[in-house]
Amino acid sequence: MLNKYARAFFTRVLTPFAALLLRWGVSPDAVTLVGTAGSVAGALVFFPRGEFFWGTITITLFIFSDLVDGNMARQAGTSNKWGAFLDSTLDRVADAAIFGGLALWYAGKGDNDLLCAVSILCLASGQVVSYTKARAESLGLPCKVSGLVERAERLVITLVAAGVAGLHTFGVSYVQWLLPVALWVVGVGSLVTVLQRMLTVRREAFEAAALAARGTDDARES
Ligand SMILES: CCCCCCCC/C=C\CCCCCCCC(=O)OC[C@H](COP(=O)(O)OP(=O)(O)OC[C@H]1O[C@@H](n2ccc(N)nc2=O)[C@H](O)[C@@H]1O)OC(=O)CCCCCCC/C=C\CCCCCCCC
Ligand SMILES: O=P([O-])([O-])O[C@@H]1[C@@H](O)[C@H](O)[C@@H](O)[C@H](O)[C@@H]1O
Ligand SMILES: [Mg+2]
Ligand SMILES: [Mg+2]
Repeated sequence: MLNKYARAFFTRVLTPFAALLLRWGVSPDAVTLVGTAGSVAGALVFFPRGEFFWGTITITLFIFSDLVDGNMARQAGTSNKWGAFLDSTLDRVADAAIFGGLALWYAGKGDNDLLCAVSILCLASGQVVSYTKARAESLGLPCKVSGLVERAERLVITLVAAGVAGLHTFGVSYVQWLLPVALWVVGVGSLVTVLQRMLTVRREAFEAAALAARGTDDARES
C-alpha cells in the first residue's frame, strides 16, 4: 500500500537530493552500500542496548537511501539487473539487522522470551515474504499480489513504534507498549502476506500449466 501511494511523493521530494549526489559523482551502488551499512550499524549498536530512540533515528536517516539509490539510477539512466540484485539483497541484510537487534534486546536485558520469539518471527517471515516474490519471478510467474504487509509497512510500523517507545528513556510514560504491539502486527501480518502470495503463485502456476497444456493440444490437432 505504502509502496503504491507514498512512492510518488517520496520520488518528488528526493529527486533534487538524488540529482545533487549524482552531480557530486556519487554512484547509486555507493548509496546502496552506505545506506545498508548505516542501517545495520544503527540497529546492532543501539537496539540490543534498548536505545530505541537513537537506534530509530540512525536507521531512519540511512534507510531512506533505499529510495534514493533507485531514483539516482533512473535519473542517470543506469538502472540495471546488478543494481536491482544489489538493492534487494542488501535490503534483506538491513531487515535482518533491525529485527535481529530487537531480538537481541529481548534475549538479553529486555528479558522477554516471548517478544524475542516474536522479533525472530518478524525477521524470518519478512525474509520469506520477499523470497516468495523473488522465487516466483525466477520461475517466470508474476506473483501479482503485494499482500497485506510489504517491506515499507514492516519498516514504518516497526520504526515508528520503536522511535516512540524509545521516548520512555526521556521520561515519557505509557509508550513502551507500542513496540510489542507493532512486533505482533508485523509478525502476524507478514505470515498472512506469505499465505496471500503463496495462494496467488499457486493459481498462477496452475493457470500457466493449463495454458501450456492447451498449447500442446492445439499443436497436436493442427
Ligand atoms: C511521532 C512519530 C512520527 C513519525 C513520523 C514518521 C513519518 C514517516 C512516515 C512515512 C514514511 C513512509 C516511507 C514510505 C516508503 C515509501 C514506499 C516505498 O517506495 O517503499 C519501497 C522503497 C524502496 O524500494 P526499492 O529499493 O525497491 O526501490 P528503488 O526506488 O530503489 O528502485 C529499485 C530499482 O532501482 C535500480 N537500482 C537500485 C539501486 C542501485 N544501486 N542500482 C540500481 O540500478 C534497480 O533497477 C532496482 O530494481 O523503500 C523502502 O522500502 C524503504 C522504506 C523506508 C521506510 C522509512 C521508515 C521510516 C519511518 C519512520 C521513522 C519514524 C521515526 C520516528 C521517530 C519517533 C520519534 C518521536
Ligand atoms: O516483497 P517485499 O519484501 O515486501 O518488498 C520487496 C523489497 O523488500 C525488495 O527489496 C524489493 O526489491 C522488491 O521490489 C519489493 O518491494
Ligand atoms: Mg532502493
Ligand atoms: Mg530496496
